Order: sequence, then structure tokens, then C-alpha cells
Amino acid sequence: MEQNTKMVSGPSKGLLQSEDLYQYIQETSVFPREPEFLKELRHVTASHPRAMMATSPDAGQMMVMLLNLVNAKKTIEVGVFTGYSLLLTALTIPEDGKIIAIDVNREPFEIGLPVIKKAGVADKIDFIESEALPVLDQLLQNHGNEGSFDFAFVDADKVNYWNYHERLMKLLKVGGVAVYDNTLWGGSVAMPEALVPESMKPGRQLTIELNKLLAADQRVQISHVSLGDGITICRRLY
Ligand SMILES: C[S@@+](CC[C@H](N)C(=O)[O-])C[C@H]1O[C@@H](n2cnc3c(N)ncnc32)[C@H](O)[C@@H]1O
Ligand SMILES: O=c1cc(-c2ccc(O)cc2)oc2c(O)c(O)ccc12
Repeated sequence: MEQNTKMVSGPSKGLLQSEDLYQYIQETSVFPREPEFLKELRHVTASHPRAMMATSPDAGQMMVMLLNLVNAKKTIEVGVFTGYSLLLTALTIPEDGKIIAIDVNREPFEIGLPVIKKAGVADKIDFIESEALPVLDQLLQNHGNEGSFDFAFVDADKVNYWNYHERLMKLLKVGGVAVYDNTLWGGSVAMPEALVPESMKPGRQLTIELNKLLAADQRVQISHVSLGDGITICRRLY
């Protein structure tokens, strides 16, 4: 049996009615199909003090499905950490595919990099150590980048999600997909504020505001999915 998810990728994973149900999904449908290199990266991440930040394997499986459905070749990743979502993207896009991967901190990426190299997909990745917003703005300076990306995954500073969304609406192709992580913020978005732990309040408020903006954005079709910590899938319509 696969190692307990709670130990491998952090406590209280998922927003389902019980840990057992979450475990059931992982063991029945996710772990048996998880590529070996992703498993290895997940395990090397498990001892990191911030391992709970890694994309959950069930959300990752959905991302692979979306990458395949849009035939993603050119992608953007905002928030890399040790590279779980980055590696699954690199394993999914074709040989000549490219990922622009942005993170303010290269250190955690260095933990996953040996696995990424072993998987033979490092050449598809352009890792940029930087705040993400100026990188996206720089990409937009080159008009050739407009409408050229098939897929984006955003899993970084919540305060900038709407700023990222505005840039991605120009960088993505019509029909391209952006996925935003943590859009249920541990379930706190639906809790009365008085019951929310103080440490979660700022993220909760930002997430509530983002969710309203995305729901009202006519440029995208959306699906708000209760996977991992909540993901919102946005497909650019025009
Ligand atoms: C939740 S982790 C990303 C997890 C990753 N997707 C995975 O699969 O493991 C968030 C990352 O966003 C990065 N980050 C935070 N603020 C950022 C910013 N303004 N620009 C770029 N990266 C940022 C952090 O350094 C951290 O590595
Ligand atoms: O503290 C977290 C926790 C998560 C998280 C929780 C549950 C899941 O099933 C998946 C992920 O994700 C985080 C994250 O993406 C982030 O940017 C900061 C903190 C956390």
C-alpha cells in the first residue's frame, strides 16, 4: 500500500467529508497511475518543512487531463516550489514543448531538479527566479507572446492572483486554460469569519474576492473544483 498521504504531503489534505474518503481516492485512482518520477519527487519533498505547499497528487492528475485535452505545448507556471506540478507538466507536454516556470525562490526547485533531470525533461523548462508579475509583463512586451500559451498554472502569492489573471488573459490562446490553486482556502471561504483561525483570514478574504471576480469574468468559462485545496479552471473564451 502507498505511504499515508498525510505523512507524504502534509496534514488535512483535501476538503472532502473525511480523510478516509480522500485516502480512498488517492489509493484507488491516483497513486496507482502516478508516474514513478512524480512519486519520487513527492517523496523527496515530504521531508521539507513546507511540504504541505506541494500540489496534491489528485489535483495534479486533473492538471494532466487538462494539459492533454488542450494539447498543451507552451505553458506558464507561477509558483514552482520543489516542482511537483512542474514535473507533471514537463512529462505531459511534447518533446518540443516549453514551460516558463517562475518562482521568487530557487532553493526548493533545486531539491526537485535532480528528479526532473533524471526524468529527461529539464530541457523543456525555463526556470526564472523572480517575482512573477514583472516576468509576465516582460513576456507581454514581446507581442509574439500574446495569445501564444496553451496552459498556465498559478500557485503562488494569493494577493496577485487577479493581476496574474489579467496578464494571462492576454498571454493565453483563445481556448487556452488557466488553473488557479487554493481557491477554497482550506474550506474557510464558506466559514463564518468569527470561526476562521486568525492566520487564515487574509488568505480567505483574498480568495473570496478572487472567486467573485472570476465568477463575473465573461472572458472565461470556469469550473470551481473541490480537489486538493480547491482549484478553479478558467478557459479563455475570447
Ligand atoms: C504553493 S507553492 C507552489 C507549489 C508547486 N506548484 C508544487 O507543485 O509543488 C508556492 C510557491 O510560490 C512562490 N511564490 C510566492 N510568491 C511569489 C511571487 N510573487 N512570484 C513568484 N513566486 C512566488 C513561493 O516561493 C513558493 O515556492
Ligand atoms: O498551507 C498550504 C496548504 C496547501 C494545500 C492544502 C491542501 C491541499 O490538498 C493542497 C494544498 O497549499 C498551499 C499553497 O498552495 C500555498 O500557496 C500556500 C500554503 C498552502
